[in-house]
Amino acid sequence: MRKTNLRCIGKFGCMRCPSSSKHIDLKRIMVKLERFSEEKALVHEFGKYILEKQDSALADNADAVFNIAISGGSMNQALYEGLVNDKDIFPHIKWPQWRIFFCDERLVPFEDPQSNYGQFKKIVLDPLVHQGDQLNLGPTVYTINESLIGGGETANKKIAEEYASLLPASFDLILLGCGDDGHTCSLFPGVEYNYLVEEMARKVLWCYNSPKPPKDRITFTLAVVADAKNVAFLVKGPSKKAIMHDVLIVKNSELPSVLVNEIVGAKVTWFLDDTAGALIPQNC
Ligand SMILES: O=C1O[C@H](COP(=O)(O)O)[C@@H](O)[C@H](O)[C@H]1O
Repeated sequence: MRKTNLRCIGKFGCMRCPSSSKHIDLKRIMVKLERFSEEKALVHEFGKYILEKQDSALADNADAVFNIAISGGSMNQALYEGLVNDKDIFPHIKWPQWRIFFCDERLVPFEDPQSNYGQFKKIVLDPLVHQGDQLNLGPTVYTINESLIGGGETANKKIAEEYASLLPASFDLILLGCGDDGHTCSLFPGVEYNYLVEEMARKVLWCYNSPKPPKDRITFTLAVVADAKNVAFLVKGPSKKAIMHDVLIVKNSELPSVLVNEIVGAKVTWFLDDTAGALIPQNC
């Protein structure tokens, strides 16, 4: 069963943004909440949502491109189920017009199971090639410069700068996850990670002290997320129920996922399964 609601995350004031030139007035902002009791319905509706955003970006123009940024972790399987393995959705995806970027990446070689690109390739891109017993042309996928991995501080900063230089002016869609601690992209909560959430000038940063392995990553900053035309979170599983309560009910502004709601507001949709949303009242 599916249930759609607009959740008011209304706060008044301005986001704390000491290094920012952008001050965002926070009026009463609504985010959209989509809840599902069945996994199949969740991934199907998630796929449909992505398809809608593709169609409005491409507008039947064969020369247009769909700029999308994806997250790692549980996102890959949902993308496979919702886009590649869904017989209603798959034929409508115009893969060659997709330009795919990563919201964050772990600074490990692509064959390392921790690599977000490596997992996306294995779970989504490789099966896509022969899906439906035919040869499918794939999307253009923008990865970090793997040859710089292991080069230390200077190389890690260069990976972030190079990746930032590849990004489009704005994304048609950014797909986010939310960790048990409220992190999104590789923007982590806590004072020692303030350098990540407070950055609004640069688009991509080296995250050098990730509390979740591996320690070295790159991440989009909130500046990139703020400029996106649409943002969707996908969150599943009972391990997420406490953090979903903190994000959507308590609205703890120390959490990077809450900052996304505050900055992006009405363009944000949350897709939750019932276990992740177990502490969110049904009438929300
Ligand atoms: O480390 C990461 O975690 C988040 C959340 O992952 P999930 O498996 O709990 O959905 C993910 O969005 C991010 O891309 C990844 O690097």
